[in-house]
Amino acid sequence: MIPDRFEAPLSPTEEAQRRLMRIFGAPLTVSVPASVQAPVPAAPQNQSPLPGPIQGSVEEDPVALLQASHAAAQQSQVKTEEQIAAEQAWYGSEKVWLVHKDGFSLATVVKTEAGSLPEGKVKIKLEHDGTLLEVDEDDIEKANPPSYNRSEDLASLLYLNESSVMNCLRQRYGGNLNHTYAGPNMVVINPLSTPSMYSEKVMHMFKGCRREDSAPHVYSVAQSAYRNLLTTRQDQSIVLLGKSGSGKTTNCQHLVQYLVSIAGSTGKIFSAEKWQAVYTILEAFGNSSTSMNTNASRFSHVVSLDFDQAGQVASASIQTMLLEKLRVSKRPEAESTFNVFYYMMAGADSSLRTELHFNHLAQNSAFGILPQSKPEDKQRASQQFTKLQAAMKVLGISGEEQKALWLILGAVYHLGAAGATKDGDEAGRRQFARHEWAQKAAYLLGCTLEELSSSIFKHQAKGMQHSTSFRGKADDGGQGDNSVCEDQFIEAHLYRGALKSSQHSLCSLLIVDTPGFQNPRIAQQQRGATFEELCHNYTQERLQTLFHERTFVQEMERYKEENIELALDDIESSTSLSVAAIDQASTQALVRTLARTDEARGLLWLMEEEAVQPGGTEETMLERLFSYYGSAQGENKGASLLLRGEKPHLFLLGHSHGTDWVEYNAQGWLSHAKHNPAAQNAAALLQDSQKKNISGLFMGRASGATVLSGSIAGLEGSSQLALRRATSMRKTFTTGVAAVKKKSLCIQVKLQVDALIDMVRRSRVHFVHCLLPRAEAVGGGGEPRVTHGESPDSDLMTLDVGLLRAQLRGSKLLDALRIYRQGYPDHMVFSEFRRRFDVLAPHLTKKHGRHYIVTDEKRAVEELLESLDLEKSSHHMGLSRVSAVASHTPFIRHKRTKHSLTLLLSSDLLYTLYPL
Ligand SMILES: Nc1ncnc2c1ncn2[C@@H]1O[C@H](COP(=O)(O)OP(=O)(O)OP(=O)(O)O)[C@@H](O)[C@H]1O
Repeated sequence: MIPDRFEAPLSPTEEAQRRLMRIFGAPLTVSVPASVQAPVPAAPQNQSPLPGPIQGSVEEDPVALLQASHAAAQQSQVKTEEQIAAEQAWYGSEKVWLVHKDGFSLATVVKTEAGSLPEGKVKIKLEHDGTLLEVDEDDIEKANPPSYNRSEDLASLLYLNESSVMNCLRQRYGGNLNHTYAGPNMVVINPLSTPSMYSEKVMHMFKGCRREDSAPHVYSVAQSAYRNLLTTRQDQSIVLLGKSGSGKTTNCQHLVQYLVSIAGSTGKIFSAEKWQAVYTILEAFGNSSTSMNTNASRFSHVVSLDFDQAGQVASASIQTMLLEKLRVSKRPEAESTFNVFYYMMAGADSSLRTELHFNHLAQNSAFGILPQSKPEDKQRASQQFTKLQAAMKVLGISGEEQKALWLILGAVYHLGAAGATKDGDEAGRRQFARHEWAQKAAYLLGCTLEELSSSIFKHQAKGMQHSTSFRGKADDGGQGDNSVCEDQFIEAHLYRGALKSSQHSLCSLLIVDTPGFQNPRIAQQQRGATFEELCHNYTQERLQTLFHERTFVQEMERYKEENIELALDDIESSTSLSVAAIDQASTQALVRTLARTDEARGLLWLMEEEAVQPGGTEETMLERLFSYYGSAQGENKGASLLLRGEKPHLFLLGHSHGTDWVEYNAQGWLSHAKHNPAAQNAAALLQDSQKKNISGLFMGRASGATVLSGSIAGLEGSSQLALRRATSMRKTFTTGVAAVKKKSLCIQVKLQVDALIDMVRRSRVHFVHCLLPRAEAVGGGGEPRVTHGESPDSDLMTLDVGLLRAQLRGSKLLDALRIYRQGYPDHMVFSEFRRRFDVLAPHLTKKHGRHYIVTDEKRAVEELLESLDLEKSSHHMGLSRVSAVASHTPFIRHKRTKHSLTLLLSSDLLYTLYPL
């Protein structure tokens, strides 16, 4: 369902907006209630006061800040009589949030005589200026008492609604508390500041702690996953979700650092220095500056840590996939190529500069790779180059290997300067536009100009025939050729040997970080999104679907199995339609023909089909896509998430359940489905290089297939068991990747994401929802591009309420919280429950004898619970397991005593006495 209150800047363009109105009959933009006279209450400045001051500031002492906040949260559960009286008064006065275009404002419901207002209307008085308004009932949401303003867990809010959740997040964010629990999930708002919340001292605060006892922090997610791994011996995954620039990679690094530092490693082979080195290299080769994030990841990666019996890290690997290779030669205007090029151009010393022919740099480049102009940027890039070289040294990459990399990167630079002619010769073959630069490239690569020229422009793979029937004649204008170098770098055995040990491993913990949602319009760019951006959005959305599946679908199924009834009818159960529009396969995949049929299939398949159809163009491809998934003109086909753009090659896709409409420009997309022999030729050319350091690096790599992923740190331990164990977790992934090699580039995207999801699905998944506070390019300072719904002089840190709202809706976090609160998230099978807790009822053991055989586990658990005198309403006896009512903590309450008996089902602790 497209929400009825939807806000700029994420709504579709005006034209699309009009079409949506035709389809859905209602505007998507929130109109300020007619009764609200200008000036609109721009920001909730006069909200409920901030809770009592928190001791400690994040700069001075993050530990003190976290402890104080946690203590305050705990204390707020134990209320004095005065506080209780104040809260009663609050409830009596009916405080509400008025939801409006610019945010939400606190108000009080004014009591009116029955029938004095039109139906569906309610009278309210705005808190900050006393204005009286008549507004729609649907535009108000109940507000929580001030003691809930900085609740550590959104699940504990008395009234769970969007405004209250946003208020809580804002209040915490304003107090430098950017982490908040959302039931079993974690929400992190990017603080856009120096990460002082992360240090060894803070790590130690979380070490060994149970989640229930610790303040929300990304370290507590790591700790809880680690604890789960140790107690259940089940593989765990931590998946980071969010928009580009929301902080996924930063959090991913903190997670790894925490785990490695807290768990330790077998033989102390993993040091913080090594991890830092790995990330320095990944960042150099895989990140670049985009309109959303000045240091955005342009590849997905999965960190896998394998733990041994003692709970130490025995081996580790990083698997990369979907590297945006095309960025080397082609990318949106105002975005940059991969960082490493700038580092090298600024940081190479004079002898390397001479060797790379960098003493005189070109003014033009077909690839747009030009040196930075600002001295401060150059200086920073130069420092980064030094850091990169040091990181390579830490990971055992020899000087010669490093040199090989600089030579290839240098050659890519010169190829950009060489460019290609627009028109071909008599044989239709194109050639270099400026031979002198091509000559330099050939020299650096250790081959002749002729060899280089023919491997790029001759459309026949060197030494191999390509006969796949789905592929047409390649024509990428010689652009994709050089991108293979990047791929090879990322794939190269850069880090091999750096992090391995020979110990046995028991369970694995995966951390998944992929590029965040991209939407040029959020960054106020007037361009359609690219195919690469579509791939990143698709990957994010698949991970979001996994969250949906884990949170809703599986839980609902479990409740059904256990005969538990829940009143959750209003929770949407549909998975994302925008995913289907991208990847839905034909049911006849095995006997596929390329004929155009009526059977619906997603964009990735259509690209492949239209690329080889006579007369196939991006427009014919989109026509077919609309015929399968679009709404017919004027006809309400329901919640279509696909719309036509203003031009034939433009289309809009409503990602994240229609909360993030992205306009894509499909021009040139069919070339992605076409085979590019130059990519394979490049690998062969490098392998045959006259320069030993280059050929050595690529030996055995010219396999003839362009693979989008590579294990850059195949760092498993060498023992059989370790290998078997570590491999089992990644088996699906490897199988997926093997299948990938046989498919076209478009299908590879889907298969790789399938493999990733399958791998994660086998584990217990922990989700971290990263939120972007403002729509500005993060990481580089500058003025916010959009300030929406927040006044800059507010005492809280500025936060774009509209953007936050859209992210919350897209994530479905509120629905997840509802199911969590109403449901029974903590559960245990009867036999396990009895095994753990029968120590609490020794008289039963005595009665039945120590070794008695239980024939009816359910009855035995019932007897145990009865003998403990526990409140029936706090737990549910299912068909195979006992579940604790969620509320806030998974405990089962004791009936009569002044204490609640806490049977923490998810913890390894047997029981705790908890004061009421
Ligand atoms: N927890 C944090 N503390 C301090 N600064 C942060 C934090 N998280 C993110 N940042 C800042 O925001 C910038 C963007 O974060 P990051 O690159 O991790 O986002 P991302 O979600 O991985 O983006 P993308 O999807 O584009 O790769 C970082 O360079 C850093 O400056």
